[in-house]
Amino acid sequence: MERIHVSVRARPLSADEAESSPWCILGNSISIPNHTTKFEFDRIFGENCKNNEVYNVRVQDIVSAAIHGFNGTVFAYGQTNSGKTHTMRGSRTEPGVICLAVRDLFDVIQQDMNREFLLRMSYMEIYNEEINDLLAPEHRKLQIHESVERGIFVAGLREEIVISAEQVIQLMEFGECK
Ligand SMILES: Nc1ncnc2c1ncn2[C@@H]1O[C@H](COP(=O)(O)OP(=O)(O)OP(=O)(O)O)[C@@H](O)[C@H]1O
Repeated sequence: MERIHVSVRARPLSADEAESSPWCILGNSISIPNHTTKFEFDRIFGENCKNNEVYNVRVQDIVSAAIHGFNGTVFAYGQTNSGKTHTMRGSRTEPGVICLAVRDLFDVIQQDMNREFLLRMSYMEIYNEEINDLLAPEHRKLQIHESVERGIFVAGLREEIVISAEQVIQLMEFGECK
């Protein structure tokens, strides 16, 4: 199985965008009609798809693997206004993949009677090439280091021990208010 998957998520277009966009989605490829330009992806989620579907199809396996000891990363990349926050953070009416992942994570580990888990959470931003700790607003301009024991890490980043999905979501809200 490939280690890196690249998915595209199309969001609903405004009337202006729909008029000017030349792109056409067919299956898992995007192309310009009557043109040779064509890009293929592992998966394309159409504009009617919900965060739940993105989570179930693309993210759940990564969370599940993490519980079994594999490192995993999910990140959203795209131009401004393309739907990164909608997908990752979501809203009260439609939680994003981070909330869905956190809930799933706690559900799964609570059912596992044979192991103990210790979960720690960090939350940081990279803004104007500076790393700021969103859980400890006084920790600004942090540095990236590398060591044999820890691999690549951000020195001085706060790590909170977390015991419930609600606690993680509250900490995220705290970080976003700063
Ligand atoms: N799949 C979707 N379905 C419905 N509305 C969406 C979808 N994706 C994004 N939107 C809406 O489009 C707008 C832009 O989305 P969003 O704020 O998530 O973009 P962004 O990539 O995070 O932008 P920025 O980089 O500027 O922060 C928002 O109003 C959002 O609610």
